[in-house]
Amino acid sequence: MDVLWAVAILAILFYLCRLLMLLIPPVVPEIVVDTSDVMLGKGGDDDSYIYVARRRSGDEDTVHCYDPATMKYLGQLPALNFDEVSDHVARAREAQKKWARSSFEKRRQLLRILLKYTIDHQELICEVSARDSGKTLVDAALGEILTTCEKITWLVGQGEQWLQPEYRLVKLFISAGRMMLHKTARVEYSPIGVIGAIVPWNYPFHNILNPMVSAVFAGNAIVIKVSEHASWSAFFYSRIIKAALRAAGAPADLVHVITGYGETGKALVSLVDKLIFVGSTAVGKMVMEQAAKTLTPVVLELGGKDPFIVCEDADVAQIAARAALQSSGQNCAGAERFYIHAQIYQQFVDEVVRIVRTVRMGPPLEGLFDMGAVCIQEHTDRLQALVNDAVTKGAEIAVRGDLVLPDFGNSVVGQFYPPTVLLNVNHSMRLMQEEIFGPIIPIMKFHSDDEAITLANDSNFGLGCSVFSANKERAVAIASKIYCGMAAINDFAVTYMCQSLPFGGVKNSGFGKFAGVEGLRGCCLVKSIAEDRFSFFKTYPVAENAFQFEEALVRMFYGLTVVEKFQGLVNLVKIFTEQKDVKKTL
Ligand SMILES: NC(=O)c1ccc[n+]([C@@H]2O[C@H](COP(=O)([O-])OP(=O)(O)OC[C@H]3O[C@@H](n4cnc5c(N)ncnc54)[C@H](O)[C@@H]3O)[C@@H](O)[C@H]2O)c1
Repeated sequence: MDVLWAVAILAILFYLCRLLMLLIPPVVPEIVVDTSDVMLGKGGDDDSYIYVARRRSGDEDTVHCYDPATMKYLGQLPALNFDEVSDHVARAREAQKKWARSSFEKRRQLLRILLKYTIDHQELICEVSARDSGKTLVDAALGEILTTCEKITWLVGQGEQWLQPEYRLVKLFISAGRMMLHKTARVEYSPIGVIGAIVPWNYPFHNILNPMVSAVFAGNAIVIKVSEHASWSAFFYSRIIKAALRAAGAPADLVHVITGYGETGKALVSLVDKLIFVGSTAVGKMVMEQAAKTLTPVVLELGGKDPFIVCEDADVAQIAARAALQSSGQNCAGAERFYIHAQIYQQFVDEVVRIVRTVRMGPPLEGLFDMGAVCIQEHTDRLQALVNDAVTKGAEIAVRGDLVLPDFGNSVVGQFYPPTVLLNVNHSMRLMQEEIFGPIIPIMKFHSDDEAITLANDSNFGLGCSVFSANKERAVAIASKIYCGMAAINDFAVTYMCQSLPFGGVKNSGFGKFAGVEGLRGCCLVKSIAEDRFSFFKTYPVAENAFQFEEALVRMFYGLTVVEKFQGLVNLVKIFTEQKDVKKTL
């Protein structure tokens, strides 16, 4: 009895100590990152308002960067060729060998350092993102900071748990299957090696940190090819990562951020052990073609055309406007098709039009604006072409927002697109079929839930959807019939803030998952292990009744009726009793 008491007291003390340890916060070192070239007012070579083509003939190995909201030149970075990419991957490969042996605590510490820097330098990170992508500080705060902090916090808190070996259980018992009762079955998650990521420009900070933190937490190295449209900020963000690696005592070559055009990305595909591609459907297909040559596994996170369905018992015009206008509509999971129940259609339209009229648009760092620029200048022509096509086919422009521009002279051309609400739209129009990726709100009426579901599914894309109803069960029922990867009930795109959830789509939106438990495990070599609990079978020499033994086993384990199973058991017992030397049976 005394011994039992002692064990119980020790166990309580042990758990109290663990609890205390949790209450004492870990010491997270502060890092210093050079910001001299990214502070406001500091451009690159040339601080004037000029347009410089990113890729100039005769200058193929340079990426030129400018602020899309002001056309101010920011600087230039190298466009790497195949040999240079190989060199980065080779160095990452060496670093990964050491990192694969690192403890989870060390990996957590690296992430905490990055988190601390992000929290303490939110404004700087957002300003740099705004200058490179044209988005407002609030849009940057939502898409760059909140998402990154949530992801890192989830990994620090729960990442290790999801990378532990997982025993396959049937009602609490480890089960390897009926015939394998003498074995245990488990899945192990170990590092893959070097992960490659090719990312777009729409969230310059988050697009780098997002694949990076999962990859390194799972014990990999990573080489990230950033977009030619967001290279200037990437150069600064990579300095943060380098400083964090140093402070955490991680290998300096564990993370590489590389710059260039499509050729640089193409080189990366064939050199890494797994590739995460985030970008357009068209380029996704090229990446898959390239990956097929080396059988490199790929995750394709591509474009979206998310439906936003509002039933007659919901009032969500504000959320609708945010869903379409966040980052000037340059969101893969932005709402692109609005289906509104006929009973509230007019009221919804009036309210959205009223909100859009209040939206102030202009260069994010030159004043207080609700909406910033469109990142790629030529993209505004495409947006206008989509609107023209719709108008030609009978659509009506309900409102176009105003552009408030300080006097930048003639150099400011076409990098802003006004928020535009379109009515009388239908699915023959390009803007209801192609990804818009801009601040356009096309609104259609529906009369029944079935009609809303049919309209939502009439698309080549399948990333996410939002469904609104005061009756939650009804909203869930509608969402469950939409063929897509994610559904937000009575909200917009919130699945991304639940970082335990996977992110990814179907159809032209791609395949594979990158966030959540599935995304983290996706950064791993997933290995199935079957191991003996005990072993008594001997294979050779084959016993006389080996076949009868197997036959009885099959009948006992797989027989469809109890009688058949019992028959198998009886046969088995007979074999055991008739021949003592069972070990020789197989
Ligand atoms: N599903 C998601 O998670 C997600 C997230 C953000 C953006 N996106 C999508 O990204 C698109 C916008 O971004 P974008 O314009 O930068 O996309 P993009 O496809 O033009 O470019 C993406 C990246 O691919 C690189 N690239 C271009 N050609 C290549 C090739 N042949 N081989 C390898 N890499 C190549 C680019 O340099 C860039 O880094 C939209 O379609 C949007 O929906 C998807």
